[in-house]
Amino acid sequence: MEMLTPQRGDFKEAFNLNEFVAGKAQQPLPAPLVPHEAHIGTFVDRCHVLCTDVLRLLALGLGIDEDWFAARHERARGPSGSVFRMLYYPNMPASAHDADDIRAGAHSDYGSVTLLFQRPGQPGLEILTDGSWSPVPVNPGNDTVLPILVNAGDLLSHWTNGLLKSAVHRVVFPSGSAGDRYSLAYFCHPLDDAELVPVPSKLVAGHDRPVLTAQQHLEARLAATMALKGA
Ligand SMILES: O=C(O)CCC(=O)C(=O)O
Ligand SMILES: [Fe+2]
Repeated sequence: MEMLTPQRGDFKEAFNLNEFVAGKAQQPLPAPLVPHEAHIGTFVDRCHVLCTDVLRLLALGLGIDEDWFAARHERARGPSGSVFRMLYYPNMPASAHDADDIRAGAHSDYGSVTLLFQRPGQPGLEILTDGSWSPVPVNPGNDTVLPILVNAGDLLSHWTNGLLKSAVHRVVFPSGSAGDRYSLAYFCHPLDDAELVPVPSKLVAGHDRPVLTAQQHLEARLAATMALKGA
């Protein structure tokens, strides 16, 4: 969806689930997911709680009320653009793709924070730092419980006037035989009608960006991507 390499498609399949209401998906589910609806709903709920915990920590770091961001993400108070995505990148032998081909083109996510879940033995995610790409280790601590990657998104960057930077990332074919890759992403967004007013922190100086609602911000990002794709 956020593909920024429009000349080539990404070698991936993705299934997006919009917000659940009272534990129920608000869209038809593919048959294999139907028996797991309640389980997925619980998982998404937990992802959202974790994101609001992260947002509380960020608020503390910025010296503002702990709930300043979290209150604007309270799902009980209305709809939001939060999305849970399941990704599948099919196995491809190195001979079947060009050096330029990519599993997911370089992009940043649109929302406030994203949680990313990878599986052991399925590398490929890379993050752009100071102009160069670095692999994100799948299991850096060799733990039985895998780490969850937390990325700041474009909305949080806009909201903090660029203080928090949205992470530019991509998924490449690992060298040699790629194998299948499965990942999960939870894109957390504020309530649609949350106004992205200046964050009242001394660290967020001179917020001069237009005050959009979260929904307007998302629509602007989607429109920008569509324009790029159509280019
Ligand atoms: O598969 C991954 O690890 C990354 C997916 C991703 O960045 C996205 O869907 O926005
Ligand atoms: Fe992403």
